[in-house]
Amino acid sequence: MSVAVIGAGAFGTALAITLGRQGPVTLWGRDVAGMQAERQNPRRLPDVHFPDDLTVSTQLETALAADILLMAVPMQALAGFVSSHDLSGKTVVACCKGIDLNTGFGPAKILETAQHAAVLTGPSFAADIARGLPTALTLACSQDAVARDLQAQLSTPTLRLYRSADVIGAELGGALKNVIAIGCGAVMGAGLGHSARAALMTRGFAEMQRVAGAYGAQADTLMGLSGLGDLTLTCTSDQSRNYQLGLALGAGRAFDASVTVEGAATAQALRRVAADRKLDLPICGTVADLVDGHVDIKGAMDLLLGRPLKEE
Ligand SMILES: NC(=O)C1=CN([C@@H]2O[C@H](COP(=O)(O)OP(=O)(O)OC[C@H]3O[C@@H](n4cnc5c(N)ncnc54)[C@H](O)[C@@H]3O)[C@@H](O)[C@H]2O)C=CC1
Ligand SMILES: O=C(CO)COP(=O)(O)O
Repeated sequence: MSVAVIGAGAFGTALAITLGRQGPVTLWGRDVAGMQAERQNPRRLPDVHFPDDLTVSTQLETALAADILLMAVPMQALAGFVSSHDLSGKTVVACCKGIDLNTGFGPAKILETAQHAAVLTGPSFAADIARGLPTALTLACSQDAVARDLQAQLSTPTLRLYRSADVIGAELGGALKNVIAIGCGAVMGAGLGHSARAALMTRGFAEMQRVAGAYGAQADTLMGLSGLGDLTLTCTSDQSRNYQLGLALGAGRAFDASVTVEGAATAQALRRVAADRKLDLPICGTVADLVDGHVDIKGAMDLLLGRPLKEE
């Protein structure tokens, strides 16, 4: 089965590199002439050379002819891409994390025009995957045979995939942990301490479970790689761009708006989720306000700490 990665940013490139170390893979991106010439992605993953089996293509039709497509464009670009390309007959794996702001849908729902849709999510930084450091991710697909095929095709000696049938649980874990990571970065950026971060992570995890439960996800999924695993990584590492945005907000510093920070739009999308599903999501809501500039870190903490006392 042929594999193509759509989107040549950090994550798409890293996936193509690890897959290309064990067999042919095509990497398609909008602006990849430099990558074709240099056989590396100098902007996102400098100094990691492409394996010989990795073909960088500017021909989208060629890439879309592959049997398996890994969609590694940012979440807010996914629906636009899908609406303008025919994915029927394809097995498509969403590699992006988030909730679409316009529709409130996660990646699997957006990919429902494909023959088979799956989600690849969990704790991994692109740089780690590209360098061949050990990583473990969740491959979620509702059809068991498809999940087994994808697990076998996409696992590599350093990238270990675990199967799950709980697509909604897996994708919500990946979407929501980014929002909590912005909050944790803000706490650390403002110098509020490790204890405050642990509290925010834990209470943020409770909100993740609340949202996932409302969508019918299995509780166990949130305890796995795609939930707790990715939450832990993203809330504690300054390699994370979501955490970095939080650090900047907490410290009152400017942040480069061109950086992909999925949690910012997802925090906004969660406002609608909270209203529609009548969910109490104080941390996610406060992160949305912080990102929007409606509150500063002091106002955000006052809001959270001033809430009525309750049972855990
Ligand atoms: N970077 C990482 O360590 C990881 C990223 N992810 C996820 O992967 C997704 C992509 O993130 P990154 O690759 O890191 O971002 P990135 O900012 O490095 O790259 C995004 C790429 O998508 C391209 N792109 C944007 N809109 C497009 C469109 N409409 N059509 C085609 N290409 C388009 C951009 O040109 C860019 O090359 C995100 O949802 C992120 O959460 C998941 C795990 C790890
Ligand atoms: O999803 C990631 C780690 O699993 C990457 O995190 P950032 O998008 O915050 O960099």
